[in-house]
Amino acid sequence: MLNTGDTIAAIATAIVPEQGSIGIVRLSGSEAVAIARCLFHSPNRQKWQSHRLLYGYIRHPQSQAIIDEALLLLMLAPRSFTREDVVEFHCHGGIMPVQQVLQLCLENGARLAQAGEFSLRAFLNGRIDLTQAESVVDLVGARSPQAAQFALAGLQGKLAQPIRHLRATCLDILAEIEARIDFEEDLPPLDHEAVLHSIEQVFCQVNLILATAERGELLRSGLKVAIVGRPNVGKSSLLNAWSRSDRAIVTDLPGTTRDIVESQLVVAGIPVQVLDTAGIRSASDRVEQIGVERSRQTARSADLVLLTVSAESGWTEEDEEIYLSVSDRRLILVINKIDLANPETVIYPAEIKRVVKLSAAQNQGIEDLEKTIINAVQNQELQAANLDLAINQRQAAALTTAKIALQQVKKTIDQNLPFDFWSIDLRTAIQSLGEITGEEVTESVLDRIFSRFCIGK
Ligand SMILES: Nc1nc2c(c(=O)[nH]1)N(C=O)[C@@H](CNc1ccc(C(=O)N[C@@H](CCC(=O)O)C(=O)O)cc1)CN2
Ligand SMILES: Nc1nc2c(ncn2[C@@H]2O[C@H](COP(=O)(O)OP(=O)(O)OP(=O)(O)O)[C@@H](O)[C@H]2O)c(=O)[nH]1
Ligand SMILES: [K+]
Ligand SMILES: [Mg+2]
Repeated sequence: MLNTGDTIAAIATAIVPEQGSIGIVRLSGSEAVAIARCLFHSPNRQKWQSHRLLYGYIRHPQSQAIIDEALLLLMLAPRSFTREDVVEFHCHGGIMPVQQVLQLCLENGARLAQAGEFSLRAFLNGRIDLTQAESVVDLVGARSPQAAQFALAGLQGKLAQPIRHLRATCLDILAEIEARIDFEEDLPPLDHEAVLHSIEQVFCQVNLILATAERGELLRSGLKVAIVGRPNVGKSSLLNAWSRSDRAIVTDLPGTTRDIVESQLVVAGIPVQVLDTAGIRSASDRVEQIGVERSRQTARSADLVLLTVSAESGWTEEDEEIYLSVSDRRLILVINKIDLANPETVIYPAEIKRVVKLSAAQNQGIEDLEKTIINAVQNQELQAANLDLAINQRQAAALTTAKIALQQVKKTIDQNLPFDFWSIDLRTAIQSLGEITGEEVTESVLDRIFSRFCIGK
């Protein structure tokens, strides 16, 4: 484990080519104030009070050369993000000021922070739990307002609260059972029905929360949607209409698109990567052949395939062939060019349940397409439950372990097995729920979680 006695330092703001106008260097630990005092000088002798901004200069301690004109924010323990003494230097943006200030901090007693080390300290010092720490990563990485909203909910403890509550319920039940194991004769008999009922309730709650994993995955990783079909059905026109751009070349020549054309959209809060592909046909042209192979690969790796056909030409043999090659995928049939012909005359395989009729050229039916996509990827049960949570894979794995253990407890109660059996599985459930919030967690799990952070977080 990292040495938590050190005072750590890092650049806390992004260093990007465009350069923000302010850059922050952050210190946390018992030496933070001493280091800051040796580097920072305020000309009008302001008091070093907690939660105040001081104005001044950062100087090299030996040469007294001015490194930057800056503001200094002091947050004394325990009223800080890490619950340690925290000092922030608010410098000019760009790489030079922050890099030089960081260097001075390192030369004067601080150690460079590891990725996530500020947040790790906030966790170890009890300011946030593991779900809140993970929400920080989600918030920083959010690619849609909805994703940010769910992350913020997590940061405010919306997941931690119910998980802690469920774990406490399990602990209460465990205490009842263990008391019977140790002093059965001295206690009134255990009400099996009541215990079973409580376990049942915890089990249902666990399942509900578990159902939000899919949404979490969608919000974090987004959705990869491939537009595939034979040449000239209007795939590139669809990409352009949908993304309100002329990203892809459209002509009346079959075989116009040769390579994958990508566009990033947000649909109902879900980041969507839309991929226009080369029209699939047996091509003689080498370049087109490679393009067609890429189309097939893209269809295989997408979360959702928009199989596009034309109302004008109807369902052709080529359409059938392409359909058979993607029929194992999650699929929506898009009947395009409804401005040219009645889409009802298109006869397609009856097992295709999701169909959208539109005209890419006339910008008609795009909203319908988005609604159908959301319905295809979102869990209906979850929408009904109205839970504003979006758990991640680690949390889902722990909840699944808890769910299986609770199922086992129900079974052992039903079968009237001895109390020892009940308590074994109940302990497993308690352990897994504790891993989610970090009440029970190993060092290697902590390493895995916090290494996903960026440096300075
Ligand atoms: N300049 C700056 N902006 C920032 C942060 C920061 O560290 N520095 N944050 C970093 O994430 C976020 C704000 N989150 C924060 C969360 C808690 C505390 C904090 O000091 N909490 C103490 C004291 C609260 C109080 O005074 O009432 C605590 O909870 O004990 C500070 C920032 C986003 N903006
Ligand atoms: N009337 C009408 N024409 C359309 C529509 N969508 C596309 N087109 C026309 O159909 C032709 C082919 O459109 P593209 O978008 O290039 O078709 P594609 O499927 O990308 O073709 P390839 O890249 O060659 O596979 C163009 O002339 C478009 O203007 C539509 O909804 N209605
Ligand atoms: K074309
Ligand atoms: Mg095209």
